[in-house]
Amino acid sequence: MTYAIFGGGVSGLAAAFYLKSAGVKSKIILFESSSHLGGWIRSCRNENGTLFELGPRTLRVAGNSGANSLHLAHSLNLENEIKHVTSSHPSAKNRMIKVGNKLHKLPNNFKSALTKLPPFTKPLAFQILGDLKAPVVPSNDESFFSFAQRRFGIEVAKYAVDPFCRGIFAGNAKDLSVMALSKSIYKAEQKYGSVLKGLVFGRKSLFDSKDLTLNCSLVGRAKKEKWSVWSLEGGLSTLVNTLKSRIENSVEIHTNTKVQEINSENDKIVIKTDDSIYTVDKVISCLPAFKLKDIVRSWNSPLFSLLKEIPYVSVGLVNLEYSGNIINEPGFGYLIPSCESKTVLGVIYDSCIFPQGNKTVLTVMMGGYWFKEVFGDSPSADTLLEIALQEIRKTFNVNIDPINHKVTILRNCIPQYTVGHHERVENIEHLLQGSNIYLGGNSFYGVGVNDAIYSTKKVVMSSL
Ligand SMILES: C=Cc1c2[nH]c(c1C)Cc1[nH]c(c(CCC(=O)O)c1C)Cc1[nH]c(c(C)c1CCC(=O)O)Cc1[nH]c(c(C)c1C=C)C2
Repeated sequence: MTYAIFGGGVSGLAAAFYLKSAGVKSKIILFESSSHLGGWIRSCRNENGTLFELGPRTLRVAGNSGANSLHLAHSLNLENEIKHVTSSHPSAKNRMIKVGNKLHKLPNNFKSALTKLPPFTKPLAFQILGDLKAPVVPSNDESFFSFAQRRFGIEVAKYAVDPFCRGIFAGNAKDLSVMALSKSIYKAEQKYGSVLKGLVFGRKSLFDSKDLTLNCSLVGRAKKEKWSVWSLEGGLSTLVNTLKSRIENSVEIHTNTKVQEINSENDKIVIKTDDSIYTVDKVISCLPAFKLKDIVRSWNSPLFSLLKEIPYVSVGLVNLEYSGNIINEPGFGYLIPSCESKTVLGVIYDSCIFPQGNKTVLTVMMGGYWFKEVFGDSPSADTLLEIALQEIRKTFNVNIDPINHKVTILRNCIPQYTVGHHERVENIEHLLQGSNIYLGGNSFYGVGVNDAIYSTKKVVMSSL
């Protein structure tokens, strides 16, 4: 028996690790088209020794997928490398939005939800109570923006849901599916006629039950100490490097090897790469949908068409290091609603989350859904840097330049779960039934690192 894994990002590496941990004795071959393992996770130190994350930087603790990543860190003996933030820390409590060049804290507790906080013209709790009166519109799916506008009013849609979608998907709330983003919110309306009633009366039926297989000392500690997010010494690259070191002796890893196409032949799957042909029994693909589609095109054209319908957006990312502190109000960072600026999505206060001496480390995130519209196809690094610097000068009212910076364009980095995503994924699953091809990664069941790892683990288990 031979397994092939497509993609050497965190999901592909985790797939190999989970196969090995499950005691699979089969040969495992992992194909990665670039020279780099770890996908979007890339941590680097600049010449001052300051850590810049060029992709994801923190992992949340909440939910089964959060517990699963901690469980993985525990299995990899990474406990001593963990750095964490508790829920009482300013970076866990303070999330801001920028409207009219002013930063506004989003309500984060009952009291602040009852207070009128700009840019909202009424206390958020009152706007949310509108949900109790809003009529149910039976629907298969709709955009998160129109759902929020219908149930909570335009301000919640504009100043909460729109930036929320930019802060997770770098996407447009008017395109993203409420059902894919929050199935429990969607189901609450359909079942209880109101999101609030659903959250009060339907907790058990609306939310996934706790995965008890994930209990371990680290998960217990994180719960007890009320961790909010965590990372590792050396950044999240430590996670992928450790995964790599745990599998490299028992998994054949082919970097710089692009899978061109697959075909089925007598219950086997034939894989064609640039220069070789491999015959395997099972494939776990952790590739983004837009890459997988080209591989399956001649094998299964309906699958090609469905995968093609999952769009991707690119993000311009600028890491900045300033000497001293330039932040007045510590927090996680701020998001900018799309009605204020299409160009800059938001700014992460990295050094508030994990301090790095007497420095301010920030990440400015730009483009996303609007990338092409505002930057064209290939903006220069100087253009992105200048926009990021202007953003910081204006927001923090400073006139100093950073002592270090790094500009990266993450091309097609985040899949967009647009309206109809759920049905699309069901149709994809249907087409793959009995094929011995399993889908992991972040194109289908959650875009974050936690979801990508947890959903990959579940498909690995179902493939055994
Ligand atoms: C400004 C753009 C972005 C910021 N982070 C991301 C983008 C595109 C990417 C991202 N952020 C989150 C996820 C999901 C991770 C997971 O669920 O494991 C992804 C892919 C988490 C997240 N970030 C924000 C929210 C509300 C969430 C949802 C989960 C949670 O509540 O923690 C807010 C947020 N993101 C960014 C900023 C500056 C910001 C808030 C101030 C940056």
